[in-house]
Amino acid sequence: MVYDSEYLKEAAATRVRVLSEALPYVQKFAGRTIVIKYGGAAMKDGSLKAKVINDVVFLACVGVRPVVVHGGGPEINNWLQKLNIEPAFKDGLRVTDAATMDVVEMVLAGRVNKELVSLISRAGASAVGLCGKDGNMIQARPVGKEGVGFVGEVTNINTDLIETLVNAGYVPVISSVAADEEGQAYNINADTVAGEIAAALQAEKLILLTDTPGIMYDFHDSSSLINKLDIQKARELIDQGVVSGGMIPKVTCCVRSLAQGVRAAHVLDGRLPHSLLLEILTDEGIGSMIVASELM
Ligand SMILES: Nc1ncnc2c1ncn2[C@@H]1O[C@H](COP(=O)(O)OP(=O)(O)O)[C@@H](O)[C@H]1O
Ligand SMILES: CC(=O)N[C@@H](CCC(=O)OP(=O)(O)O)C(=O)O
Repeated sequence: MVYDSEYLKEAAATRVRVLSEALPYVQKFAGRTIVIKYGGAAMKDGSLKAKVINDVVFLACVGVRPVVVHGGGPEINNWLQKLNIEPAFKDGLRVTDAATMDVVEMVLAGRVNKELVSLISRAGASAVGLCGKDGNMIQARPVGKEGVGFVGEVTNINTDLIETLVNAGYVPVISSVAADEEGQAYNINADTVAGEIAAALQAEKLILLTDTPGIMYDFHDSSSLINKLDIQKARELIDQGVVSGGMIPKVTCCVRSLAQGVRAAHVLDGRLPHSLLLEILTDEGIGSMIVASELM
């Protein structure tokens, strides 16, 4: 009776097409590690957050090994302001004095991390929340820039804990707070941490979810989206100033991770519902993909 309608027939056919299109990708990526960086503006909207979480759980349920690295810059700003501390940035890095470091750690390793863990658990997968200090996972040192305080850079990633958790069926959810050998905490850009973790895990993909359609020639014009580029082109775009501001650490960490063996790095629009599934499990993909030059 229902199938008398041509419209419903077509709708059913589309759904079947999309579902069957996913099969080769599920087969390709099952057992492979995909590092997903989630943060910034893409994390502000509650209903979008639920969709990102659902996608992560979907991937885990079909046998992909997702590792989530998160930021939470806007949430840190909110809490600093509640405490009458004015957020300050230098060259895109948060100026992190001792009081700010305390807030960064409480917000990222506490609130934001545990909220994501709880959402993933409620959506049906088991997640474990960590920061770089857990299991000595991320070793850090000062980033070496004047006037930014306790901003760190990664000196080493120990993947033992991440691999143990993933092998046991957990989704690791990692915040970008780490410590040096003396236990001093450092605030590290979350894109940078995601790139280093993807490289250390030799991940199949690094996916950065953000608040633009991808890398664009003119970031006010979404029709100028660059679908696919190689490492050399990515470096040129930074040198030419086409990639600027917050996109610089993203493209830089993509390039660094690819140079260390990650197979593909993506910049996707986290505001687009289910962008993760669209990228990973459909023929067209979305956003911008950066690959090593020999794979272009
Ligand atoms: N070439 C470019 N293509 C796309 N976005 C760009 C480009 N150059 C600069 N940007 C800027 O980078 C921003 C993304 O960086 P950022 O705001 O730090 O993201 P997030 O908060 O998700 O980490 C975009 O919103 C855009 O304003
Ligand atoms: C050094 C530095 O700037 N650290 C970032 C860490 C969080 C982050 O990167 O969050 P988003 O991904 O949401 O921007 C910060 O304090 O905001």
